[in-house]
Formats: sequence, C-alpha cells, structure tokens
Amino acid sequence: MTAVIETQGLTKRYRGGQLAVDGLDLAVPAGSVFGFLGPNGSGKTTTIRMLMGLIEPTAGRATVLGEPMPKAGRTVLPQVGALIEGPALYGFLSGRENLLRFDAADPTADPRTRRARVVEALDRVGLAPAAEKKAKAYSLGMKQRLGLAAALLRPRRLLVLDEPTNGLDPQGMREIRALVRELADDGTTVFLSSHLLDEIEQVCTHAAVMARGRLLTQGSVAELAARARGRLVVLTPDTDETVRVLKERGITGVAVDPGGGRVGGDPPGPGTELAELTAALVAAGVRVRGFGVERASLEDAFVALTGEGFDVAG
Ligand SMILES: Nc1ncnc2c1ncn2[C@@H]1O[C@H](COP(=O)(O)OP(=O)(O)OP(=O)(O)O)[C@@H](O)[C@H]1O
Repeated sequence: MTAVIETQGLTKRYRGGQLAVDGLDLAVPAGSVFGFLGPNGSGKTTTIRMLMGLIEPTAGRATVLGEPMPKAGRTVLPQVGALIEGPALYGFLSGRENLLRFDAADPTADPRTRRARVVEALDRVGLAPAAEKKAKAYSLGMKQRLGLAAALLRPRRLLVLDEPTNGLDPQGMREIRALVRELADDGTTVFLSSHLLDEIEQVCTHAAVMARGRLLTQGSVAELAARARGRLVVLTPDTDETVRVLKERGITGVAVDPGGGRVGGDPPGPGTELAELTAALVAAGVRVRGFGVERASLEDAFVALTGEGFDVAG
C-alpha cells in the first residue's frame, strides 16, 4: 500500500525551546482512516501544521501525496481538505453564503458551477435544511459540519481533521463519525487527530499513538489491540471461590471487578486449557454464568505500551 502521508525524523522545536515533535516517522496508508492519537500537548496539532505547510519543521522530512511539504504546497494543498482548530466562519453570513465565499476564494474553482458545488457540499454534510441560517446561530456540531463542507467543495484525495469532534455533544460526535466513515467508503484517505481512544476504535482502520512529542507505535487498529493481551473474565455470583480456584491454577492478576459478579485475570499461558479452568471452577461448586477471554481494547494496548493510563490532561 502506498503512503499518502510519510514523515521521516520530523521534528519541531518552537522558538521558546519547547520540543513539540521529536523525530516522528509516520506512514499513513492510502485509503485508511488514520487516527492520530495522543493526550493534549503530545504534538498532534504541531505535526498537522507541519504536514499542511503552515509551519516549517526544525528537522526531518514530510511528504504528502508523494510530494515534499512545505515545498510542494501549491500542488498538494488543493487536493487536501483540512479542518484545523475549528473552521473560520463568518457568523453574519448563512451557511450557504459562507461556502460561496470559500469557493470564490479558490482561484481554481469555476464560478459557473459554484452554486451547484455549494448545494452538493451542504447536502453531503446534512446541512441543506439549515443552509439559509446565519452561521452564528449554528450549534457547534453544525459549525464543524459547515467546516467539513468547505473542505469538501472539491474532490479531495486526503482529508486532514484536527480533533473534529472536540467540544461536540454525543449526537454531534456521532454525526461527524458517520460522515468520516462515508467519506472513507468513497475512497478518501482521512487523517484525524483525537485524544479519545474509543473514537479511534470506532472510526479508524489505522492509528498512531503519540506521547510527549514522540511516536509510541503505529499500525492497524486490530494489530495494535492484538498486541495487548486480553483479559480472562468469569461471570459468577461466587467471586471469592472463583478467585481462589483461579489463583490455585496459576492465573495472575486475579481481581474481583468493583461492581461484583465478575472476576478478571490475566489470560492463561499456552500450557493451560480454558476448558480445564472452567472444569475446575465447576468442580469447586462455582456457578459459572459466563466465561471467556475478552479482546483487548486500544486502551489496554496504550496502557501496555506506556505502563500508564491514557491521561487526557497529558
Ligand atoms: N506556537 C507555539 N510555541 C511554543 N510552544 C508551542 C506552540 N504550539 C504548541 N506548543 C507546545 O508544543 C507542545 C505540543 O503542542 P500541540 O498543540 O502540538 O499538541 P496537541 O497534541 O495538538 O495538543 P492539543 O490537543 O492540546 O492541541 C505543547 O507542549 C505545547 O505547549
């Protein structure tokens, strides 16, 4: 698979001396929905700004759609739709008028087909019914969708979205996620940053995890989660006895879940059959209502990688 975004040793040190991005090697496959994950302050926005040619890297290289950035910005950027740090909208203009202005600001956009393009973009993001409303009366989710509509005024090979669901209510988040999936289904590569693990799990095929300016890992979401071991889970009212039996059988990390009715532990090593464990529990008189190894989540993978929780405050 060819990479739509590729960086080698990409580094940014701000004038104040802050090392915001430190030797980043990123490869975003074509056709992926790529989640750029990290707590606040981990360097996501700084990376995106370098990719879009808004700031110069201190060291390293970045290519977008196979061309070096920021050098090839003129040819690359028209093929990229970007939504960075919230869209810049005119509050006193309607959604439609905002888009007409955005389109008019693009010297390569044919004025004769402008209206049709705007109608299509409004439709795409589900804003057609609110097209004549002033943008200042839009909810945050609608503003974000209008920003996306602006990014979609022309066909794009790549969409770059910086925290597209930040500040949205659950409904707004769902709408943006659905839209991202639709765009991806049409073959657009989507690169989106987020500090929300479950968001990445829900919409992304691939992810990279950042912490303190450095890349911890990248790969397909399934691969990343598979690297973390799952968790053995027993559902039972007889938790004390379950803990005893599991420990006796050499299971480590055994603990009763705070809610009760559920005992967890590290999955057994290759020497132990799951069937033997259930047999031992049943033989000890434990009422087993559920038994299995739960798939690891991306959060488990993150904890396994960093040895710490995913701290949003960074
Ligand atoms: N213009 C700047 N000058 C100096 N330091 C900066 C500048 N912009 C960002 N930083 C610092 O660089 C680090 C990375 O910031 P960045 O905004 O890239 O992180 P982020 O992961 O996008 O976080 P957030 O989600 O909060 O935007 C932070 O420590 C931040 O304080």
